[in-house]
Amino acid sequence: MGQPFGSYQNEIYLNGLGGVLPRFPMGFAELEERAQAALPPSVWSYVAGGAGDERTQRANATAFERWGLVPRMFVGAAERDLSVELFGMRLPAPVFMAPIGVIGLCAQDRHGDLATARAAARTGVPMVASTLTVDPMEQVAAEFGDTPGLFQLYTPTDRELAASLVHRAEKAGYRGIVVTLDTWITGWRPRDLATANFPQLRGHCLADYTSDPVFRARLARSPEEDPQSAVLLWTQIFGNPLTWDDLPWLRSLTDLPLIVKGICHPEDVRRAKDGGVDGIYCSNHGGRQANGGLPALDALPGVVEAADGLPVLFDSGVRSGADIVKAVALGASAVGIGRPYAYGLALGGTDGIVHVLRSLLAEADLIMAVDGYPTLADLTPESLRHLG
Ligand SMILES: Cc1cc2nc3c(=O)[nH]c(=O)nc-3n(C[C@H](O)[C@H](O)[C@H](O)COP(=O)(O)O)c2cc1C
Ligand SMILES: O=C(O)C(=O)c1ccccc1
Repeated sequence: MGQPFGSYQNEIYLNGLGGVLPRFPMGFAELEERAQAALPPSVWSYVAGGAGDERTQRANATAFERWGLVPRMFVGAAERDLSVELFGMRLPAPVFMAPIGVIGLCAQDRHGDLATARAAARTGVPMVASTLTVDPMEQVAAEFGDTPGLFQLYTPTDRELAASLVHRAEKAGYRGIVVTLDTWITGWRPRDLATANFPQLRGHCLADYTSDPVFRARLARSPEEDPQSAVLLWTQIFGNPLTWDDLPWLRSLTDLPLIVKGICHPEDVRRAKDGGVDGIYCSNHGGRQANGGLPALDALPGVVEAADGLPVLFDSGVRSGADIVKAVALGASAVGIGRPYAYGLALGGTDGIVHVLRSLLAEADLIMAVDGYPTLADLTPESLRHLG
């Protein structure tokens, strides 16, 4: 049996009875409110904001409200097993931390990537490390402990640089490469535009580039001597509008599991599968990229069906343990937490993230207990009713 995640509830009650009330919020609304107060306004609007009037971002979360889990009784679900085998990794639960670029800046000491990696080490919940970090990927991976991690690639236009990033990730011990397809150009984000802070923020998160031998070789003077030229080069090579013709090349870069992020259409699933990917990552980037889109959850069943047994990762709008359970019931092999862990980081560094993850897992575990679904295999679309 897996870990009894629900026991976090007892721990909190016991501490509370001893007079030690929890330092961190117990639900998402308060977490969000307190993170806003804790973060510098420019970082807050970058993390919390999304594309357009943020309708798609909100719809991602409300889509979960339209599904209800049907309880089953006399199941005796006293012991639950949430563990899952994924890309050769044994995970304690079908949950991971989604890649969050610039997350370093959510920590007071700016080393939020390292704090996140330490939370992965403490919880067993894997981190998908973004290409856009304050600390280079090797230093992030060194904090993972026994927990496996994945590397998220923003594919630069410079193919040699792309290969170098992937090979560094292999050497550093990452267990898979997640290629993000939906952000070769950034979406229309009114909050970032209104403050014009975005170019400055991302300028602090280029450690994977400035530490890269191929990137450095492209510069006349080192990034330490001439940081502005490094940022300029980065803006020139960051975004690659990939096409299906590039998939064989991406596939050829690594023998590690290759997972494509941002896939919402069943036909894209089939083509990616034909192109030899190992996993599909259904996501609309938390509504940060294109407004007016389908809530990611509504795309999930079609993606799962087309994936036809290939693992499907999912994120966008997950705010509670109930949301995790519902996404798994709709076929997600593992569920990505995004903004909630960034807010935990803002409030309490590694401890804050550990709290957020343990709370989400405890709620998911307790729902499976109360509703009589003791294992992940028990959760199927038949466990849910759509509320119209
Ligand atoms: C501040 C921020 C930065 C992000 N940076 C990246 C990134 O570098 N790479 C990536 O693939 N996705 C990135 N994402 C998208 C997340 O991986 C994930 O898809 C999204 O956060 C899920 O939505 P949610 O946070 O509303 O649950 C970012 C999201 C946020 C909030
Ligand atoms: O903000 C984001 O979601 C993101 O992925 C990104 C992309 C380019 C630069 C900085 C962040």
